[in-house]
Amino acid sequence: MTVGVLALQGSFNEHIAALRRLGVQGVEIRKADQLLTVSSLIIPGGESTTMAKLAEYHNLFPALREFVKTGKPVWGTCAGLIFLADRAVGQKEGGQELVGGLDCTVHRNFFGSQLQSFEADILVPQLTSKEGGSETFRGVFIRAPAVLDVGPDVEVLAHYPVPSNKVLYSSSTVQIQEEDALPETKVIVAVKQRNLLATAFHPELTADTRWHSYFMKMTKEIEQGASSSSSSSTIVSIGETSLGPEQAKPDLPIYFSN
Ligand SMILES: NC(=O)CC[C@H](N)C(=O)O
Repeated sequence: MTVGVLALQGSFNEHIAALRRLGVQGVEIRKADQLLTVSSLIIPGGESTTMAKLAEYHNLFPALREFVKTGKPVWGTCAGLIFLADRAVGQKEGGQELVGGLDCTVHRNFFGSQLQSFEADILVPQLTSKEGGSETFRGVFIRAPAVLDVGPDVEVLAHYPVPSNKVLYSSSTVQIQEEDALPETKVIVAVKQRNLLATAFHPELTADTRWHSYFMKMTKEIEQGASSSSSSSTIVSIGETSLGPEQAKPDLPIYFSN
C-alpha cells in the first residue's frame, strides 16, 4: 500500500518517516499525475497560504479535488485540515483556494500566533479503541487551526478543552461546567467524514504512530469496501452548524493562551 504525501511545503518528510516506522512506504507528491499512483494521501502541516499558492502554481487543485471525490482516503494535518475544509475563516487578505470535501468551517489560526503554539495531552477515545495504548495523545499545536462547526456527516474524534474566558468565538462549541472550576469550551481538533480524516495538531512530530496506523486501517477498510463506521457514526455537532453570510467573521486570534 503506497501512501502519497503532498510534498510542496511543510512536514512531509516527518509523515514519510512516521509511515516508515510502520513499514509503510510514503511517496512525495508534487504533480497531479503522481496522484494516480497512490491509494491514499496525506496533506501535511505547514503554512496553508503558501501551500495553496504552490498547489495553484502546479495546477494541483483539480486533481486533489478529484482524489477526494473518488473516495480515496485523505488525511490533513493542521494546514492539511485547512486544505480539506469546505469553509475557512481567518484567511489572509484575498483568501486562499481550498480543496474542500470536509463539511466543516475551520479557523486558520484559532489558537493564535506561532508564539502561542503549545503541546497538550488530548483525550482520543476513538483512536484508543482502534489502536489501544494511552487514552490520551500528545497534541502538538503549532499556530494551529480549529474546527468551528461540522456538518451532520462529520464525526468528531477529539476536543481540546479551553477555559471559556479565553475563547472569543464559539459557534459550535459546548460549555462544560464543573463544580468550582471555570467553565470550559470544548474546541474540535480532530474529525472524520467518510474517506477524510483531519487533525488540527501534528502527530507526525511525535513518536506515537497511532494516528498513522489509524489512517492505514481506515484506508484498508475503504479499499475493502467495508468502511462506513464513520457514515453511520454518531455526530457530535453542538450549536450552530454554519456561519451565515451576515455573521461577522472574527479576525485572528480568537483564542488567547495568556
Ligand atoms: N502548523 C500548521 O500547519 C499551521 C497552519 C497555519 N495556521 C496555516 O494557516 O497555514
